Amino acid sequence: MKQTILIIGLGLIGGSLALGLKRNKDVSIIGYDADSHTLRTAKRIAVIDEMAMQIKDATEFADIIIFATPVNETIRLMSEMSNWQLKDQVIVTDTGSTKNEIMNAAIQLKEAGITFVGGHPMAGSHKSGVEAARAHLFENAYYMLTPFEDENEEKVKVLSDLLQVTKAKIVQVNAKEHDHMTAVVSHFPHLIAASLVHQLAGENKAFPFTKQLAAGGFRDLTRIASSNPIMWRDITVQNRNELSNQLNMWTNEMIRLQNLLLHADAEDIEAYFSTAKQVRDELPITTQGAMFAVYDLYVDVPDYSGVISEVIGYLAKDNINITNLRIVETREDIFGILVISFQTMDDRAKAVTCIAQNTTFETYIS
Ligand SMILES: NC(=O)C1=CN([C@@H]2O[C@H](COP(=O)(O)OP(=O)(O)OC[C@H]3O[C@@H](n4cnc5c(N)ncnc54)[C@H](O)[C@@H]3O)[C@@H](O)[C@H]2O)C=CC1
Ligand SMILES: O=C(O)C(=O)Cc1ccc(O)cc1
Repeated sequence: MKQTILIIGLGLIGGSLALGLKRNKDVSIIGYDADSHTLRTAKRIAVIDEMAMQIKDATEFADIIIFATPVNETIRLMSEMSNWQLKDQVIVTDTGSTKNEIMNAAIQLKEAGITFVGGHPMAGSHKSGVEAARAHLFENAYYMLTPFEDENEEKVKVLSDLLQVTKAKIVQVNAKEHDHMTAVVSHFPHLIAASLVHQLAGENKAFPFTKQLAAGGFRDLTRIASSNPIMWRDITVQNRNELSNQLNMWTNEMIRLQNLLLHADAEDIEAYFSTAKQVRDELPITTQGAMFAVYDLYVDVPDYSGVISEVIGYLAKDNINITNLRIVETREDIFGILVISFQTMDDRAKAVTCIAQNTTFETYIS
């Protein structure tokens, strides 16, 4: 039987889920977004099957409702659900980056007999908006579900079965533990990225040339600082306590580093970097999900006209798809570094071979 899914919030994640879920021909997607331009775009580019002009127009038809809105907005909308007309068997879920406060808000829904299973796909990007949505965004990425401990397993299974088509790895975790772990690997790094950019902005006032020097390393470390500030405002507010704990640990680590810097000998400093390198090198291979910037290839191109189309031409001839292209200027007197993004690691490896066969340009992966 055809399932009707209502997705509320049609940005990067809501749009990508819509596209991913549509691989299953037995689902029909109704979309709603508070921004009417986004809503119309989602329909025009066939991210959704139908538009709801208001949420209340669609809730009575939905077997599954997915909130893909910034997390504070999700909580606000959840508090309005008692006024919505819902199917008896409806399953409600979300995609928010935080889970504890959302599951606390879901207690009210549970008391009203509405099934809510928290969700969080660990894939995304610094990009936002429906135009950035991709059907394959969640492939091989962890997709965490945070059902209440006593939740009806059948309902959780219905939701996991539905999500299987996205090819995500679905796992169940406790909401509080979720917020602790994501603080470590996602939310706190975001604060560090933003703070590094602030530090550069400050330094740049006295030394305006500094910004020009911000090359690969700085860009890699701070890419996520380009994400949607509203989304990160909400995440930070909801995960304040875990973030504050992470900040205390970071401050202690910085004090340890300062001691090392001022008092340690060169060998101990090397050991500090060696240990970090070992742990970093042993991280599991990045999943395809968070891939927009992962499969970047840097090409050191000389300064002559037509060089970019030349490189792209070689790739096209070998049928290697590219998803993005940009120039990073590292020095004023050279043309710069061409950064080409690929959808898969395999495409990038093929591009390395292709460029080596056709040019003398150096390529490297950050
Ligand atoms: N961007 C990422 O990489 C990831 C984000 N998430 C979570 O997914 C959720 C959505 O994030 P994105 O899609 O990246 O954000 P986005 O900014 O691309 O999209 C959010 C959409 O929600 C809409 N919206 C805001 N308030 C609304 C309301 N009251 N009713 C209907 N629509 C409303 C906005 O107009 C926008 O189109 C957030 O909770 C975020 O924490 C989860 C995993 C990854
Ligand atoms: O851009 C990146 O690398 C990300 O890490 C994206 C991301 C942002 C928020 C999440 O809750 C999960 C993933």
